[in-house]
Amino acid sequence: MSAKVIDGKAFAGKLRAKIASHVARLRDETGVVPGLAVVLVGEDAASQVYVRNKGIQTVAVGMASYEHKLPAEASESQLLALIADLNADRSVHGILVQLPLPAHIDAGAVINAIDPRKDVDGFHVTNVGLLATGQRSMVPCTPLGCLMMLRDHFGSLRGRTAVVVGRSNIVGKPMAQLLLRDDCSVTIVHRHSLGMAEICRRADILVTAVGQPEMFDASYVKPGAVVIDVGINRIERDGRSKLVGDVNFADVANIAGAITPVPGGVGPMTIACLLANTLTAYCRAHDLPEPDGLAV
Ligand SMILES: NC(=O)C1=CN([C@@H]2O[C@H](COP(=O)(O)OP(=O)(O)OC[C@H]3O[C@@H](n4cnc5c(N)ncnc54)[C@H](OP(=O)(O)O)[C@@H]3O)[C@@H](O)[C@H]2O)C=CC1
Ligand SMILES: Nc1nc(=O)c2c([nH]1)NC[C@@H]1CN(c3ccc(C(=O)N[C@@H](CCC(=O)O)C(=O)O)cc3)C=[N+]21
Repeated sequence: MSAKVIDGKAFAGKLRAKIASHVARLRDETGVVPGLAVVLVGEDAASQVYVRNKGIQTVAVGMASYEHKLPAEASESQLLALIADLNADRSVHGILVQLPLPAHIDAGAVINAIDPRKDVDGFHVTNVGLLATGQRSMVPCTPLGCLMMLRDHFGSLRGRTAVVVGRSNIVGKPMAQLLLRDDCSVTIVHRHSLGMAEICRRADILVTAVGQPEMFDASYVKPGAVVIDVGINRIERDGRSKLVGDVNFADVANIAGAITPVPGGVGPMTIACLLANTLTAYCRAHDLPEPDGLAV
């Protein structure tokens, strides 16, 4: 193996420590702590684990965590009423509605009911538009975390060729917007792309966000490229349940210049960036200067 392993877990730990010190200072200055509300509808096991982790990490940086759990049968109007309450609540600076939502609820309608200033996921159409037009916005956590690791690795991203695999609203599209904003030449590929391996092999920066276990082997990777593996896939191997990314790590690590592991790469950065966004939303709500290095 020759690639540098980008330690997202350690990076996230440093980011959380920085956030915690700002939260402590701001609490002393203003008497108010940032508050993050997480809404979970239904009993999805993976979602419950994520929500619990978010709550623990929120409290660990000194913020207030508010968890709202609704039954799977909850109606859309019940959820919209809860969002309206959270929008009006001055102790809540960030609101996250855990996705996916049950099929009978229109996720788009729920997301767009969140006050865009409290939309710490950056999924509201207003934030999507602000990002696309280069204005100040809330930026989706996963792409934000990927960008922080890339900037840390490269310094400047200017002029580099980036390929993003996947075009979802939560990862692929905002990732491409951020790379474009940092002056990369950006290509997005997806299920219908022809000659995908060849396109990927042109990338200095390859971001994989498809949800296909270990799909990307060395044949997709230019020697020395930086590979950011967003995929989180639970598989059975040797009779055991295991998390793997979209990238075949052992194979790609022989050819890439640097690579993020799964677990321990993008995932921990996503949660740290959720806290960063909550602190950003708090500073904006209280008209306080935003600490460096939290937003982009
Ligand atoms: N680490 C983290 O913090 C996070 C990780 N994730 C993980 O990232 C992955 C992607 O998530 P998300 O974007 O929400 O997923 P979606 O299912 O919404 O999107 C997947 C995208 O990948 C494309 N795709 C799927 N299969 C292929 C293929 N064989 N070849 C080319 N393109 C393909 C799809 O193309 P098309 O549009 O044509 O259907 C789609 O654009 C998942 O594994 C998810 O668990 C997600 C969020 C946060
Ligand atoms: N509104 C909303 N916002 C999200 O940001 C959101 C969401 N819904 N729904 C689900 C996806 C997925 N997601 C992850 C966050 C952290 C890890 C993470 O910390 N992963 C650890 C491993 C965790 C484990 O061991 O299970 C790691 O990669 O090291 C993974 C995935 C956020 N998402």
